[in-house]
Amino acid sequence: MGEQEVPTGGSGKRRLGVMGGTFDPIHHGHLVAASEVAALFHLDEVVFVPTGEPWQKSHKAVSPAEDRYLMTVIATASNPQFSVSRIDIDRGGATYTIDTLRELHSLNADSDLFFITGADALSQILTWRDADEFFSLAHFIGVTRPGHDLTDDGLPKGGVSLVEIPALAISSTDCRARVAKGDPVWYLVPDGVVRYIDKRQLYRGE
Ligand SMILES: Nc1ncnc2c1ncn2[C@@H]1O[C@H](COP(=O)(O)OP(=O)(O)OP(=O)(O)O)[C@@H](O)[C@H]1O
Ligand SMILES: O=C(O)c1ccc[n+]([C@@H]2O[C@H](COP(=O)([O-])O)[C@@H](O)[C@H]2O)c1
Repeated sequence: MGEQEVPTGGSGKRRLGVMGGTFDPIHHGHLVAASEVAALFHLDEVVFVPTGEPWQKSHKAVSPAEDRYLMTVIATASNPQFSVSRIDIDRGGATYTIDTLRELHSLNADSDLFFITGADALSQILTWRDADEFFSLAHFIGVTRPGHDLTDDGLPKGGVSLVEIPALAISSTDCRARVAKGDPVWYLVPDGVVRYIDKRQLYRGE
């Protein structure tokens, strides 16, 4: 990874991070990514945006949006810089990041947007709907993720920053599989999320 220039703003606007994800369940990899980027990019807030229907995961069973939303609220509640938005859930239908960015842009005219993605998601964004419009709406920040190469190949120069963060080899897929086998997910996800998974009996039959 080459040296990246960190955009420092200068527009005088608020700096709003956007962390989109299916969050099924949210885990400490997501939270560390948001926290590191918030510190490095001097963000005022990071809004977590759980997907409504993640169309690229339509071949997989995804938990109800309300469960994913509530786990995201539980996981972020203690951090005053973190918030959760329902926009992708309430819009209905397949979730496209172009809609998320357009809506956040119009709701936050006083803010510059910074969209946070892991290396795996960043490598896929050219397959996302209307990706060529993304970079006029937000600056993209790709973060390292164990097992994935972090690259901005094919993406517009100046539109993306690449950031190294502490490596947490945690995935939602692995958390779901652990719960299904009866293995613990303590310390992979926040304590309240462990309790919520148990209370709602999520992932048991997978
Ligand atoms: N451990 C991690 N380190 C860095 N980034 C991560 C990590 N886990 C997820 N992300 C990033 O967080 C965003 C949302 O990810 P998502 O909710 O799909 O979690 P996931 O763990 O990849 O889920 P699944 O295993 O179900 O595909 C994506 O941009 C993804 O790249
Ligand atoms: O816009 C798209 O076409 C698109 C396709 C796949 C994923 N995304 C977004 O990428 C983010 C991470 O998605 P996921 O499926 O890895 O949890 C989340 O905000 C999704 O809405 C967006």
